[in-house]
Amino acid sequence: MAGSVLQAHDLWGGYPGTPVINGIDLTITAGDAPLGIIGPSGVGKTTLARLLRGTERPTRGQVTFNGRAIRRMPRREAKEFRAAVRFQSQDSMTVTDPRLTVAANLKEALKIARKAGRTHATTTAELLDAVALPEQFGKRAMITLSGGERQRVALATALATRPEILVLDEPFTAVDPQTRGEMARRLGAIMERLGTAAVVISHDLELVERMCPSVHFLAEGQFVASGPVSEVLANAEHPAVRDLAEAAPLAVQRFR
Ligand SMILES: Nc1ncnc2c1ncn2[C@@H]1O[C@H](COP(=O)(O)OP(=O)(O)OP(=O)(O)O)[C@@H](O)[C@H]1O
Repeated sequence: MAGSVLQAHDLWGGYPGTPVINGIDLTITAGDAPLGIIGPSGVGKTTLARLLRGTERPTRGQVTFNGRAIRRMPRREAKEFRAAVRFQSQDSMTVTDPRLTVAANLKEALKIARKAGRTHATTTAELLDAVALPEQFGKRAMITLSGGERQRVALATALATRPEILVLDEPFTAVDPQTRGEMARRLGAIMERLGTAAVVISHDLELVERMCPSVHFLAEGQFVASGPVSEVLANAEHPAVRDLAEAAPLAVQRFR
């Protein structure tokens, strides 16, 4: 598998009368360690994910996949882009068939990946383990799952399709904090083994800190601080970083 590259070049975007992203440069290469994007609520994290996915049109600059602008791609390359870069948000329920069992869905996703030449050395049991679910959980029908369980299975299904880059936008909102921590550890391990690069977009500092050796802090439409979470919070120079550090004093103590 060639190492795909997703890049934002001087990216600007937003909504009529609401500029949100004001000049961001970013490079994510398959095999990279997970990268976190953090920042307060409403700062533009989801907008950035939509721009990277191509569902939102930039007002300036562009996003490229392997050097080609994603919004002007021929159909075949657009298909390659969608297979190589998966986007998972809190309400995306990526399953192949909601009437099937969890295991049947995962097997179907593994089959799709194999057919597309994305060979996989993973089993449904390993995929369930990556999201902290036991193997017997595979027997459950999709329609019987809770919101949090569905989020976890959707993530396992996304992993089964073997993307090179996985963009996770607040993917664990319905999962309890303890399970979230366990998932962060296990997901980190399987993504490293599969060579899947991840962008983890969240305001959950603890989750991001567990998964990502390095983060960008988004404020006023730009990355105003970058580095490990502990360093970003400890050297809070930008007022938005200071505000977040003050709003979460326990988190800051933990990271110091
Ligand atoms: N479709 C839209 N039309 C107009 N404004 C929007 C639209 N979607 C988002 N916004 C505004 O753009 C800004 C950024 O929103 P966005 O959802 O990207 O922030 P966020 O950092 O992901 O927030 P959160 O952490 O709360 O999910 C907010 O002020 C939001 O109200």
